[in-house]
Amino acid sequence: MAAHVKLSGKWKDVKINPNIFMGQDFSGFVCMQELADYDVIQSKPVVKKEKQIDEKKSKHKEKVSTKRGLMSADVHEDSATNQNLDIDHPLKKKRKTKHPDMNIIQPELEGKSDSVEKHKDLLNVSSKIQKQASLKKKKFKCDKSQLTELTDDKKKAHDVQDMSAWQNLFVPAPVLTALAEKGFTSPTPIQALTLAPAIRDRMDVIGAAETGSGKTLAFGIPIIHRILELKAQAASAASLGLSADEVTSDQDGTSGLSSDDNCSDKSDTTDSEDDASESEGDNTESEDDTTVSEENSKESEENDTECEKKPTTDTLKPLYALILTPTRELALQVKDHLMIAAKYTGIKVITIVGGMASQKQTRLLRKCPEIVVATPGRLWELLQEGDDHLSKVSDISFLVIDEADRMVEKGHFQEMSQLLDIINSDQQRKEKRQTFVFSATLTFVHQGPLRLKFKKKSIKITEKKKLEMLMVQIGMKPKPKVIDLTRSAGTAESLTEARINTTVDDKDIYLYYFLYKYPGRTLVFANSKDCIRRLVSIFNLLGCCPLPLHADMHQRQRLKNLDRFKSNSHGLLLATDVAARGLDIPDVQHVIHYQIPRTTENYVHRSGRTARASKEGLSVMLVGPEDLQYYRKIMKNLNRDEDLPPFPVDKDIFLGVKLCVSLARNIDKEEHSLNKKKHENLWYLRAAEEMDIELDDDKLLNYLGDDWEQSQSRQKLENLKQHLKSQLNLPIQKKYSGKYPTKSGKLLQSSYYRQGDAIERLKTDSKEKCVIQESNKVMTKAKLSKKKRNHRYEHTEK
Ligand SMILES: Nc1ncnc2c1ncn2[C@@H]1O[C@H](COP(=O)(O)OP(=O)(O)OP(=O)(O)O)[C@@H](O)[C@H]1O
Repeated sequence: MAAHVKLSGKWKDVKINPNIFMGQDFSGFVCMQELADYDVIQSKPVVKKEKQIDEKKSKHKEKVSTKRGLMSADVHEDSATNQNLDIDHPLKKKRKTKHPDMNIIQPELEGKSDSVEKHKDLLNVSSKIQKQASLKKKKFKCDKSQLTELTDDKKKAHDVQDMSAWQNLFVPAPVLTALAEKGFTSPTPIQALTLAPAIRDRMDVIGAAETGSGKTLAFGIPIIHRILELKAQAASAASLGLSADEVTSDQDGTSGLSSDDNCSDKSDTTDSEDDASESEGDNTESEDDTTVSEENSKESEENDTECEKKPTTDTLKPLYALILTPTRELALQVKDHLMIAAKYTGIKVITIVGGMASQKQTRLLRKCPEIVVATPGRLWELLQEGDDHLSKVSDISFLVIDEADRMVEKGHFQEMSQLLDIINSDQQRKEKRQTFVFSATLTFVHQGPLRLKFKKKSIKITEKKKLEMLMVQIGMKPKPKVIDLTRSAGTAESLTEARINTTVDDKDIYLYYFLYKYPGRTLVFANSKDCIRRLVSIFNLLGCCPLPLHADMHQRQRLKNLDRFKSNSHGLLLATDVAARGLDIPDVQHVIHYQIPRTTENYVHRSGRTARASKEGLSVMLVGPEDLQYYRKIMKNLNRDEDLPPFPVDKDIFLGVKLCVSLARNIDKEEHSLNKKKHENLWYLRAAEEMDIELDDDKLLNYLGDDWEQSQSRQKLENLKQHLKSQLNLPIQKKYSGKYPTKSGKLLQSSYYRQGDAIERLKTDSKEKCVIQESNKVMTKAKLSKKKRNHRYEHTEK
């Protein structure tokens, strides 16, 4: 507290609306208190106080801008001399792409003389934006000096980061600040190769790189860069006295925008944009049910008030970018990633996805966000309803199709081709637009089913043909930049893969064994919702607290489960392929394919939920007899000459957990059949009631027994549960000791059962196997030479 203020009252907590912090750099800020009663011993003029703060700030800004100035000077120099990234990039030298003929459709990069000017503009914009942000901060009635200190500290921390690896990639200064804050000190390979052609040369980009390699920012940063540029141009045109219409049509060709901005609510509807085989139910969710939707509701609250104010100029604001993703969760995640990068730019990003109240989304759209991330179903719906902001989709400056191979799959998204028709309807705008198409399996070409191979008219799809088809479908410009960093193995480099051969019946036991022995955040994939439901029930009984995720669940619950999974380092998520693509859940250690995916692409994407951002991860396939053909197909399509290594299983523990699993399965079976019978009876009773028919108990569809029989079966179920509980409480040695003798006949040391690292265990096992193989070889060699010697000896004796 300042020395000239004498305290005569008490500090009181100040209630603040958390929305005021949105988009502001206040992390580290703990609480706000006010002191209403105090005596001033020696008053200082307020102007002087503010002057001091301003001086402090300007000194800091000088420091920051000198540093940034140096960096951007480097950028200019390099862009002027036009270092051709495609040829000279060290990453390219180190890493040979799988497709050397890719250059056929890659034009040479040309330096652009105006790049220096553009970047000067950008720096101006960034400093303007920072000024605006600091002005905004002043609006809050709080201890300004305290806040300045906090933000200054943070900025100092950013300046300490060495961000030189981003040089020459044209990353705008405010984005660089946000990246530094996030600790992203260098670009990932796909980012390093995409940014220059996308930003400097404004090329369309087709990008393929392994899962978890940072593709989101590879398209996100160029979009943010260009939006800042367009906004700067608009601002300078406005300062020259041009009208808003002239400005927008000058810069982006946006025109004919309706200013009808009424606040009428639109009804919520169902959608089915996710995995094609899964139809989804919609829900009417409350605003603050999950952390993710909480964020949405915060946005919408803010927008409610905004909406009442109805800023008419907002409706004239262009929609700059549209990003389409196959799932709702992915759309929300892409929005989050972009918001992190755009933190200091003032650019707004919103999501338009199914399963969430469309009224809120309509309200958010009224704020005219620069970027919309959407799933096709809901986007189409709101477009059909005539949303003003969305009606600008044919004027967008950027179109991104994330997970593009999935998005344009035949018959997958009905709305996709209609959407593309509208987006591409204006030929002039289409030519000006920049399009990004990304996926980990974009350039992935493999043989179709054998029966198609021998069909007369079957066309052999090459990688080039696949991309050309994609370009036509999406409406890309003729010569896009194609960046393919995928390995021929398909999966991420840091991924360890293994298999467990099993019978269908034993899959549950192997899964429980794995979860028991290797706790850690684990994502289990199955092919159907029914399978997920059964597994959830069994693993709940086994005390594993599984979280389901499939397309039949309410969106609210889906997001809740995802959040819970993210926050539990030992979490277990049981999911269908709705979670296979794009989800960036931090530190998933294991992916288990309880059922083998039907396509190789799905295997790559499912496995890609672990081993992200160069971290290690393990993928294990449980291969039953019915899975064998799919397993072989995946191995063939991924050019694997050898089978995946078998995951080592300690038979003793396996036997120890077997009893628990079979008890849980029995309980589940009993409960399931009882519930099914009850459900059928209820349905029958209701139908009878509707027809005014009275039914006796013995006339129901399923006879559940008399009262005594029913209490007996309840008791039986209860006993089974008690038995399972006592088994689960036993240490693993005791579970099998006596009943299941070990191979050696000895009771093994407890350390043997220590829960541990699955990848380490697999590696040790393969090393041990190598050593055994080597020693076997040596022994056979020794035996052979001994035999030879004996033979020679016998020969000479003769
Ligand atoms: N330059 C960077 N430095 C460090 N981490 C980064 C960088 N860029 C992105 N990341 C992080 O890498 C992770 C993966 O990024 P992202 O989700 O964009 O991958 P992706 O390639 O789109 O994966 P998928 O193919 O599965 O969709 C994210 O957690 C992201 O925050």
